[in-house]
Amino acid sequence: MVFLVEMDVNIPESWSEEKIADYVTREKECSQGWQKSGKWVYLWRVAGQYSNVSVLEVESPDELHKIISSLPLFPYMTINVKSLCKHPNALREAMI
Ligand SMILES: O=C(O)C[C@H]1C=CC(=O)O1
Repeated sequence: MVFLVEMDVNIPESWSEEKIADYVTREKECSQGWQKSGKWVYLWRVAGQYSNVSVLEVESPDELHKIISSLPLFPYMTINVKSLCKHPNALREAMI
């Protein structure tokens, strides 16, 4: 199953620089682990925003939730998920 996931990050204004750096470091370790597993296929920054657009290929919605909720910043993100399927007019096969 392929999902498009949009994540908008909302860091609380009260956080210190040290706390932000700690979360950002752990977020990188976590998401790169999932990317290395092959399940997190694409990770793009939305230009001009503290947001990303990602494509994940997973076995189930439960697995998608497990991956997304493992991110340290999960409680501080607004997340939008869309389930994708093949477009009948697509000229190219999905590259995943
Ligand atoms: O910076 C972000 O977009 C938040 C987050 C989601 C994955 C990741 O590596 O960082």
